[in-house]
Amino acid sequence: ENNISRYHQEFLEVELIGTGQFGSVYKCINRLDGCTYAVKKSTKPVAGSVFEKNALNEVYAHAVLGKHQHVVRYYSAWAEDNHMIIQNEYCNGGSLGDKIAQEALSASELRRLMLHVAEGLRYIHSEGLVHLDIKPGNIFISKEKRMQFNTNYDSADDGFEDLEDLSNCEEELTYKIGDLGHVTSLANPQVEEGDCRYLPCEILQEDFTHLTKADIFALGLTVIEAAGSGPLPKNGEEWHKIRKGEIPALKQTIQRDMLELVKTMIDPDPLARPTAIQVLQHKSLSPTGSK
Ligand SMILES: Cn1cc(CCO)c2c3c(c(-c4ccccc4Cl)cc21)C(=O)NC3=O
Repeated sequence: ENNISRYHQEFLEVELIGTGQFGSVYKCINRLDGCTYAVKKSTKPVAGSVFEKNALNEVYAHAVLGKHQHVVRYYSAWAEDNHMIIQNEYCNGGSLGDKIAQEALSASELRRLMLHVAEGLRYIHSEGLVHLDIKPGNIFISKEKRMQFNTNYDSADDGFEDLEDLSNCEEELTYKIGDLGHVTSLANPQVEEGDCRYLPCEILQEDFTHLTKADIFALGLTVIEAAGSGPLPKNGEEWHKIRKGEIPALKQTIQRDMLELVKTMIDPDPLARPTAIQVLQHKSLSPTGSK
């Protein structure tokens, strides 16, 4: 059999960027196109197991969810020497989980987060799919530096200084939904519960009649955590208080209209929660309505 590893043939492994029960993720450079990718290696699931179904789910979901600026892009997947390997777009800004472990997002960053992820969910839901594991650790950040070249060229320097001086460079952050391992179809849902910290009650009670609203609920709690609620509870009194619609104390004072929106997103009744389109139309996200 072909015992040369496609992984080592096609990629230069730069560094390990994540490990978990899911496997290990490496930052890699493709030797052919010179681009950087995130490559996840996981032990090949036993044929017929739920792990294999999940692994295939992830690849099918990526294949359906082609190119969208708020969904991490998929390039290839293959099996080799008892491993499953998936090659995805590399997001160079870390995960939202990493970012909020440092500090809460500002009001304008919270709006950008809500907009980008709601846009990604609108796309996923429009394709008849649901994510079912929306949380800070599965939202990745891409930072591209946009240079504003100053027109008043200062002849004194040779033009290289302003390239080093990135102060005139505004950081454009893009939030992208990643880890499609729990994605399932609305038509024929095979629900694998996501992280219980972001799970709404109805899913726990195996009511799968409004699955898109489970993603909306998880996005609401993700924004709450990004606003500095601190780590969310996995169970117990605090967990139940949130499922009754109570918002925990936040470090970042978020605007009243954003708070209102988040309150509806974590409503105990899935029908009371907005759709992704209604989130995008909310006054707290329109450029003018942020008073
Ligand atoms: C732990 N970790 C860190 C990163 C880099 C963030 O700056 C990362 C990425 C991915 C993934 C990933 C998640 C789930 C499935 C497959 C992959 Cl490659 C995991 C990642 C992914 O698909 N794209 C990433 O950038």
